[in-house]
Amino acid sequence: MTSVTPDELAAHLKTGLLSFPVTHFRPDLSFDEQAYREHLSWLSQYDVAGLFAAGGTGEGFSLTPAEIDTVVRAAVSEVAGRVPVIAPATGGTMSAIAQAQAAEAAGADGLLLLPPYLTEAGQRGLVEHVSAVCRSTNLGVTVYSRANAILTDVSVAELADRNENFVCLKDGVGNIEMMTRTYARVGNRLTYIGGLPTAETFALPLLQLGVSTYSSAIFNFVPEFALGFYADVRAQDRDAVYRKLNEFVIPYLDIRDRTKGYAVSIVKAGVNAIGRSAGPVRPPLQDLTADELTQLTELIGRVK
Ligand SMILES: O=C([O-])C(=O)C[C@H](O)[C@@H](O)C(=O)[O-]
Repeated sequence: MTSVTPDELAAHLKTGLLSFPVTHFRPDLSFDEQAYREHLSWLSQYDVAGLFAAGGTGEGFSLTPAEIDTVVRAAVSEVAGRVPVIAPATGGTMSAIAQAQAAEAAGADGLLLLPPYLTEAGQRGLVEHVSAVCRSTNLGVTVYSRANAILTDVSVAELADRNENFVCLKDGVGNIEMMTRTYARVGNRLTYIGGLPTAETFALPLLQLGVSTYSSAIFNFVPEFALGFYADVRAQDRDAVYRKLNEFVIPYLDIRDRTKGYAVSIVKAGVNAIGRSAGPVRPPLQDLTADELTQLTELIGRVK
């Protein structure tokens, strides 16, 4: 049971960078808890404001509910209260509610509500989906607005009015008008998290739109670079941010953009490239080719 209130969680998350660890698999694709824990233990020497277990980068969408529970429990135990652990809730409303309740029982400090699978939905349906999950838990809820669950400013405002524990909006869209409308309407009632793939790319402009922190996938394998980048963004040091975009992030995007799903696969490849084996990704994702891995390793070498 968490001792962090939803408001405390929201206030804390905006104080630093957010870690989205990969989930380690063995060659037979089973969860490798020991390697996962070692990775979290290694990353724990770096200062972050929150750890989102089994999120998008953590291939939460490829885990069974039982595996998500195991991953969340491993994270809660390994982190041992040093930073808040946020657990995922995926799928339709009933599945997401079951996962919210499991997350609370596992000792997570918050919930990341990911878009439901497959079906598209109207705003009224999305508002009811999010509200039902919020009602089912005492945890502070971060809603990931992306893909088939993109919330308008009006929906975000209604959700904030109806659900005290809806405290963070994670933006996976990057639409300037939509973010402006949302911040204008809802303001500091919520913490805004940048959640586009390779969130560093958008971090500086989104800061102007009220998005005070972001989820860093590259933190998994270049943690010092990721934290330095975050500090430059917060200091609004344009020159440093653009230098680092040119040095690492943009060439990284060039590899990432070669195949659909690589936004996740390349993160695992990055962990493997630094010699901290995270194993393969699960289908339907595919691993980088040997050639792409060599290029990534060389790129990482430039900033390590
Ligand atoms: O749920 C997830 O893992 C995300 O989508 C967050 C990622 O960390 C994303 O922001 C990124 O790739 O930097």
